Amino acid sequence: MIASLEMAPEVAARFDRLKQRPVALEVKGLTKHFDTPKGTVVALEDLSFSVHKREFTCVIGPSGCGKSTLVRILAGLETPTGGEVLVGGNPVQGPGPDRGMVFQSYTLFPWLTVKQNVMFGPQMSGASSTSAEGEARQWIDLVGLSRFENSYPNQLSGGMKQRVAIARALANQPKVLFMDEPFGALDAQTRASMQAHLLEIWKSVDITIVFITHDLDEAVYLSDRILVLDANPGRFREMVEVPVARPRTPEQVFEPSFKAARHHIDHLIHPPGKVEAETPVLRMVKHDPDVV
Ligand SMILES: Nc1ncnc2c1ncn2[C@@H]1O[C@H](COP(=O)(O)OP(=O)(O)OP(=O)(O)O)[C@@H](O)[C@H]1O
Repeated sequence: MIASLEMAPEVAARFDRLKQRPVALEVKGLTKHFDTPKGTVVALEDLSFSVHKREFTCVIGPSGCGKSTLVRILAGLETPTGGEVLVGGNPVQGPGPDRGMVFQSYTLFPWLTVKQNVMFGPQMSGASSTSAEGEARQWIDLVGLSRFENSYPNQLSGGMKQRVAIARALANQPKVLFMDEPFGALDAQTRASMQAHLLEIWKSVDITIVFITHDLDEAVYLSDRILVLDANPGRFREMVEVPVARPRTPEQVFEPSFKAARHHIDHLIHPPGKVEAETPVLRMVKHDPDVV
């Protein structure tokens, strides 16, 4: 089901154009079971959706809805029990250069400089070191780290490391970039600046992005559409078209369209009346009237 939130005519027109673009990623009837000593866990059940070329899609859902399992299957790191994934019309049968990955934990090679980290992919694909270096420089420049190309990862902040991870993933020129909670370990300020920076990168590069997040505001701020999953088993709940105009700015969080999208998704993930878990009442200290 596709949710239709109220949207301005120019936003609706943008969605019409977006849907006419070719499909970059198609997920068809994806199912994943894990056999455990306690029985079979259905991590994903009959999940289908598609993402258009240069679309920015976020995936969100309650804990355990299968986000990580999904991204591992999309990356070709896990085999589905049923269904298939097509990238640019070709079935995914393992990891491949058509898909880039950025994870929450920094996956840079600590013994290589920024430039060498970014050159690594092109060199593995057969580029000479001169052309890999030239290419790496362009990507490093794009993520704003030219001054740090000879630095090592341990000399960089968390946000800078994630910029290098993005440059490294893009240097392989993938069709689709999968980002699994890439800003989850960053402080709020760095996170906000990385979100804005990612949108700038997305504007300048021909790339389709699928971004996994727990954060509602992040999902609404970044996405064209948001795939909402249910948990236990993980399955399709709704594809939400974000009614917020582009280009996005941090001030849009106060706009009615932003609030409506956020509210809608929050209700899908946390239905009213559903108690998640009882908070245990601990009485470990004596009552103090000044501590309330
Ligand atoms: N290797 C595994 N073996 C057994 N069960 C697994 C395995 N990997 C995931 N699961 C189960 O599959 C379900 C989905 O897990 P997954 O980690 O994909 O969810 P998630 O949405 O990423 O969760 P979270 O938001 O908490 O990180 C969960 O019930 C989990 O316990």
